[in-house]
Formats: sequence, structure tokens, C-alpha cells
Amino acid sequence: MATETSVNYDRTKELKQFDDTKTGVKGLVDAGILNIPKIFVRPAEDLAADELNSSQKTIEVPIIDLSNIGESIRRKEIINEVKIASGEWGFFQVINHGIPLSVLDEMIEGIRSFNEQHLELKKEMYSRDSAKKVKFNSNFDLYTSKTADWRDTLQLTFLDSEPDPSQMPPVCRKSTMEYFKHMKRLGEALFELLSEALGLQPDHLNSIGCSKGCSIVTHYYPPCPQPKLTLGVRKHADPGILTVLLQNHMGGLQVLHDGQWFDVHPTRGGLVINVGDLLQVLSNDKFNSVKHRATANHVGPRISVPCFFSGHASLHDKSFGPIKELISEANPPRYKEFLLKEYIAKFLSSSLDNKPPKDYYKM
Ligand SMILES: O=C(O)CCC(=O)C(=O)O
Ligand SMILES: [Fe+2]
Repeated sequence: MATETSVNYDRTKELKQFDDTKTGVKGLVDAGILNIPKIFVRPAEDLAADELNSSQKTIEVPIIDLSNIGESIRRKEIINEVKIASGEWGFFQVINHGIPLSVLDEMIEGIRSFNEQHLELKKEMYSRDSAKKVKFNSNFDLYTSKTADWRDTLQLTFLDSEPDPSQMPPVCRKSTMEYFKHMKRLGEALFELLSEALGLQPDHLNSIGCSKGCSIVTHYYPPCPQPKLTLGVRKHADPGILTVLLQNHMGGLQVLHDGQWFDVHPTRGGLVINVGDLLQVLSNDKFNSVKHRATANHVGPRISVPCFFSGHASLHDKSFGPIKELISEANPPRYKEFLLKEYIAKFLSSSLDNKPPKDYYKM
């Protein structure tokens, strides 16, 4: 891929050439490139800002141990930890959550196998068709973002149905089906804790459909020859309700806290949980959806598997806004009511660079 002078540089052409290969970022790495194509290079001002915002502090994103959650005293402590972490960081890790290590390891290995299988098999799944529930591509917002990110993604969306094994890529079918089963269970348990952390009945968030629809989005970040010039995922907040993220041991996820970037160190067997924009809305800003990003790295691959809980498809025609029980004269609503389907359309037609859709409904 040519790097030309900025005078005659045709970005759209370069994006299209990259997209047409259907082999993503891994295809570039396999071809042995030493300089990353210009479409991936971040603007100079963004690179300079990074120097200022890297944290030297040693505090860590909270880790919450879910063992003995059935004991009432411990459960109360856990709910309090969830409340503090969701308000102050918007992020926490959970350990001893009950999902066997083998299920997590097999999920990561399945995604590695998908990305490292024969190119022709992967190419068959390469698509930008929004109607497709299972598809592979690089950068969902490739044509609308300022800079492309250094990652490839296999997306599996189940907002209105149980996953259909026949739609799954054979190489990761078994591991994904098993992982999905556990995500559903953990999602329900987390939404109980979050409901109680908001002072609501334990089943509140589950009863409005929060744990019912999810997308498993699997990212593969190949090693990058110039990692300082690009990112794995640009700074963004997640648009859904809640994200549960599995990552391999490579590291790279960073969270913005007090204006500085903090690494979320991979914890063996741990899962990273973060509040999404829609949960911030539901909680009327009691919980925070916090900006995060993933760096590109010299070594790789880094693999991550966010599971985005975004509500069941049946919610999409209904009005969405702060939970009534959390509103009072002293705590007026911070957001107008809106239709989820409008919100989702705004997100899908936009890019991670743009104003998050929730900000359109701020009072
Ligand atoms: O790979 C990661 O650690 C982060 C991915 C992410 O933030 C996302 O997909 O929204
Ligand atoms: Fe994210």
C-alpha cells in the first residue's frame, strides 16, 4: 500500500484497497509490511496528547472477588464494591465468577484459530452487511473514522434469539456456544448486583430485559511494526448497557480515570466489566460509562472478547430513559426519554470519533 505525499494522497482509495483484500490487518502483517499504511496513522496532536496523559500512579482498576457471594454479609460487601467501582471507575474486574478457566481458554483459542485459519475461509465471512448476525471485518467504522485501528473483528450478534450453531464459524463453534451459555448466566448475576447497587430490587435490571440480548465481538490485534503510531481501538465509551470482556495475557486495554490512562492488567481467569452508556442513562448518572482504548503492541496477537449486553430486540421500540425509582425532586432526570432503535441507528451510522448517541438526549 503506497504512502504518498499528502497533496495527492487519496485516503478513500487506500481504505477501499485495504477493505477489498478482505484479509484485514492480519493480511498486512502476513505480507511482511514494515511501515503501517497511512490510514492507520493517528494525527500528530493525538500522539502528543498521549505523552501527557499516561499515568505514573500505581492505583489499579478495582478487582472484585465474587467467591462466597451466597453468604449474605459477603454479598452486601460485594454490592458495595460494585457500587463504588461503577460510580468512580465505570470499570472493574471480577475473579472467582464461576466460569471454568477451560471455557475462557478455549474461547480465546477458538478466536485465535478463526483468525489464523486459511485466508480463503476467513474471506468468505468478510462483510459490512448490517443485516448479517455473524460476520468478519476490520474496523466497523472504516469509512467514517478519522483513523483506522489495528485490529480485525469477528462479530456474533444475538439480540433477539439464541445463537444458532449453524451460523458460527466451524473452527470456534463449540467454544463460542459454551462461552455464550456462561455469559448469559454471569450477565444475569451481574445485573442483580448492579440493581442492588442502585438500591433497586435484585431483579429490576433483568426484568426490563438488560441481560436478554447480547453481541459477542471478538477482536484479534496482530503484532504491529509501529505501535506508537496507531491504536488497537480508539478512545471511546461503550454504547450498550454492560460489557463483560475476556482478554488474553498480552495487555493493552487502558481506562481513562481522572484524566489519565490506566492499564487494565490481565488477571488470569478474570473478566473485565464496564458500565455502558445505556446503563449510565438508566442509572441517571449514578454509574459512569468511562472512556477506554486498546494500544497496539509490538508483540501479539492480543485477543479480546467483549460481550456487549444491549437489551433484547423487543426493547428497541420502547421508550428508554432513567429508571423512575431513581428519580425524585432532589434527583431530576438527566436524560430525555428516547427510542432505543433511534439510538442504535445513530450509533451505527456514526464513528467512535463522534459524539456518543446518549449525549443527544442529555437534559
Ligand atoms: O480489546 C479491548 O480490550 C477493548 C475492546 C473495546 O473496548 C470494545 O470493543 O469496545
Ligand atoms: Fe469498548
